[in-house]
Amino acid sequence: MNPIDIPDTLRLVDHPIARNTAVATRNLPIGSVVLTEPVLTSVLFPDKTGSRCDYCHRSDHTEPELRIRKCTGCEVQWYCDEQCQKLHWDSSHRLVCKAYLDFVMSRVYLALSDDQMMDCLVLSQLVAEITLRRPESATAILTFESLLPSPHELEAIPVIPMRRDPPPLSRIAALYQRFPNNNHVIQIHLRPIGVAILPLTSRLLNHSCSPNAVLRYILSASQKPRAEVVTIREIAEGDEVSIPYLDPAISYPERQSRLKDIYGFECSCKLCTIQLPMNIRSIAGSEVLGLVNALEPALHQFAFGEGITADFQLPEEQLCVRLPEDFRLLMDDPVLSVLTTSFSIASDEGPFEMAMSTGKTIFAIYLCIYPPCYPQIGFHLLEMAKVAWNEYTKENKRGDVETANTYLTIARRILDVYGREGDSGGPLDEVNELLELIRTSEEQE
Ligand SMILES: C[S@@+](CC[C@H](N)C(=O)[O-])C[C@H]1O[C@@H](n2cnc3c(N)ncnc32)[C@H](O)[C@@H]1O
Repeated sequence: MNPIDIPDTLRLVDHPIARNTAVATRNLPIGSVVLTEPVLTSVLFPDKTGSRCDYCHRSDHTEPELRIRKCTGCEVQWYCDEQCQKLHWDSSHRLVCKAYLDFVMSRVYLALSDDQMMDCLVLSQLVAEITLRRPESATAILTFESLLPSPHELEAIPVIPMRRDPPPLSRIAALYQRFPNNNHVIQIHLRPIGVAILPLTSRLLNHSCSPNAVLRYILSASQKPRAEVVTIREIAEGDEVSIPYLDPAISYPERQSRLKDIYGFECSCKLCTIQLPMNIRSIAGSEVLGLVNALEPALHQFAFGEGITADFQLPEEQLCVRLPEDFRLLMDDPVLSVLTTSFSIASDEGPFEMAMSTGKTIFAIYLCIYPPCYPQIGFHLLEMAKVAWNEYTKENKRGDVETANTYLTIARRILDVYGREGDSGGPLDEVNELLELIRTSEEQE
């Protein structure tokens, strides 16, 4: 019996290294949802405790009407209402509630690394789900068990003592062996909030640093978080659908080393093929701003031609494909992190001109690395628009509101493809609200 419930947009074909790969069964327009899947199991990172619901993961920051309350049994888990508490209780929590608090205070748990602690809570919840054998999870559990194991043997970690006999230790170890190369970090509005097990997504989708699809998470009342795979380019029938397992903006050597170490393969995607012969050399963080200053005007000319206007045409593919040799150093590791730190400081403290020119250079580098509708580009343009709008509210200069409008219009084109994600108040909503604010302020003038 084939336990995998493959959506009709995809079919599995053999792959010489990756076992299988999923290809499109028909032409998929940009912005299509090719797969949707509720998490089998998900656990919030510790810093989200008490501000997000442990079942649906909605937040009291974005939805202030939520009253997140502690489970009076374990005093560790938090819920936004009785319905979420009941659903979590029925799906897994009733097996671990009693022992939860003692376990997370125990020496054996506290001796684990932060990553192992997370793994231990995710594994405990998964084992509880499996022990309860609820019919709605049966296919997802079978699919999870069919996933490729990590290329490295993992040391065993403990699980929370259960009220009913859990599976034998050898089975628990085999489940855990699938964690590193299959589990996903849940990102809401680009911020990591927890770890999810998505068996179908993991079974179907391989990695590419030049992906044609990305994951987004939708959080809704009384439901497990749901992942959706959205296309960010048009995909032709028969083409592989791939997602990024890690950020394509990480430098080539670092990406390769993480992919090898965690997933056990060498990536030969389009971006890696372009970057391989570039021989990106490591430059010191202190050299970055000097280098950027020297290259900035030519880089802006290369990426934006005559300039950035609201009808700016996004390139058809990432500009790396035709990157002049001079700019290769800008693909190096410390460059983006130095620039994003400098952008964020200048955005908060000024000077405004520095924030905008650094932001523009980050935009140019993103266009070199990311596929044109990659959400990260849209999120960045929204941040630039907010800086320009803040400057306008202080200085009342016409140019600033036009700049804000330009970046928002391009951001909207990109984020419309990615769509709404998370709970409420995400970047696409922010873009639309700010555009509306600009429109009304212009009408009033
Ligand atoms: C989440 S699974 C992907 C689904 C997998 N192809 C399967 O048949 O179950 C991750 C594993 O797939 C393989 N894989 C994913 N992307 C790959 C790629 N671009 N090249 C080679 N192997 C890849 C690696 O073995 C990796 O550990």
